[in-house]
Amino acid sequence: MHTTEPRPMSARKSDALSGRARVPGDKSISHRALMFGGLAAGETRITGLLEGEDVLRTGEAMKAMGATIEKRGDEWIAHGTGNGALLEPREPLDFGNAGTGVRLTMGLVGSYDMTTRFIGDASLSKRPMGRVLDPLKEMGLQVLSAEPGDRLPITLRGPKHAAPITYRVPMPSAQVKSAVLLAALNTSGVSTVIEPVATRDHTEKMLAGFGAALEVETDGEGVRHIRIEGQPKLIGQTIAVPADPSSAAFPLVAALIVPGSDVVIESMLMNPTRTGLVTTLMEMGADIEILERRNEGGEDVADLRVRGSELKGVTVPEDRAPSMIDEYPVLAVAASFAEGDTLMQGLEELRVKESDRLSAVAEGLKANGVDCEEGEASLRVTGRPGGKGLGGGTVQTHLDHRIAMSFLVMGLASEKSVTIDDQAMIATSFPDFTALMTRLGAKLD
Ligand SMILES: O=C(O)C1=C[C@@H](OP(=O)(O)O)[C@@H](O)[C@H](O)C1
Ligand SMILES: C=C(OP(=O)(O)O)C(=O)O
Repeated sequence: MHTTEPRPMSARKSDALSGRARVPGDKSISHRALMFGGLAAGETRITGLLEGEDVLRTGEAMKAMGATIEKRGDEWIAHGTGNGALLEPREPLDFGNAGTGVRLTMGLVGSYDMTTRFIGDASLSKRPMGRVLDPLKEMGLQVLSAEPGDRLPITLRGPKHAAPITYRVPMPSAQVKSAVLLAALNTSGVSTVIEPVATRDHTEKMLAGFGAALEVETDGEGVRHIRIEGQPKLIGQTIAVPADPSSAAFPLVAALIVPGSDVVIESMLMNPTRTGLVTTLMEMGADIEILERRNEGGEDVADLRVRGSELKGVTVPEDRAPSMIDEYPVLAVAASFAEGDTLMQGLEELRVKESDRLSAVAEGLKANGVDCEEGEASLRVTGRPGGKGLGGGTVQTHLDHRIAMSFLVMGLASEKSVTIDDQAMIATSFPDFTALMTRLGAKLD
């Protein structure tokens, strides 16, 4: 539980940003690296792990279930229990602010004949867990206790022998897809996840890398069928975690909206299931050069050179949402400095993140003089090139790291400063945000 006094922070209009920056490791890949390393037989060595609170809690959970995980120099070393051999945790597993951690771990333990209790902070305790419990119940899981609306705290009891399923994921969610695939690991037989709308594919790629028999087929309608054979032998791997595009989004948008900036973002993950923001910003006229595209540890990465740009408003295609789902708050900030209107649609999933991001963004924009219109699942932002008249407000972050960082970016190019009510949650995904941005020339205090 986050109980300390709130620590506000302000961002002031800054001179041109410059320099090179490497943002921390990808959060999605980091969670999975500790989870699969903690499960696989033998040793997993991880470099570039995101040492944010969300990911560290996943490590603690795996330790509570029998894995050994420790840091040696720059490397994290995991010795796993072996697939099928997780132990019943003695204490509740506390996932803090992390949706990915709790939902993937529910999948992982959902097919084990043991009792596990899950808890989290005030934000996580408001988020719906039924989306992962529904398929897991079809595999034999019992929900021993839950708060109304399938909210945390939740106690689960897995079956003696889980049954394989075929499950069509009803909303675009990599967390739901992954929970089913992870439950299938300890279930004999073949399970199939049908994914009508493609979402980030890290679970599929990494499980295959650890030795799972997993096949992905995309049919004529673009629907993905992921088949996984239960009870594979998983073997420890060496993993280099690329820089997180969802974190890179903050210095990237900052460099675009602060006139005269010239920043290089190094080794950013370019997996196409994650690059929707870069595509959208380029359509808005952003000066982004993609340099040295290369493959590192099975993922495409590149350096991005970003210069201050005059942006124009666009309509973002709805089907791009899964590839930039966590980047809408900072896109809305970019749109606030663009010529004309930017329309974002298909945003229903934003309502169930660390906060209701659609309303948190709209409120924050309005508090800082931006004209915007919030729909059920859409947002229209009318930009003010040069940030004329923008700023001067305080933003409620609602325990949401992305709201906090997005509005600090806004303050760097607004006429008046922008204040956020609390900076504490930034540490969940980007612990060195303030230091890195300050090095580039951002005025944060
Ligand atoms: O699988 C993952 O690592 C994630 C999936 C997304 O959530 P949903 O599956 O709820 O869309 C994303 O918002 C989250 O930050 C990370
Ligand atoms: C939605 C996010 O994370 P999670 O669901 O893991 O809390 C995020 O990091 O923006």
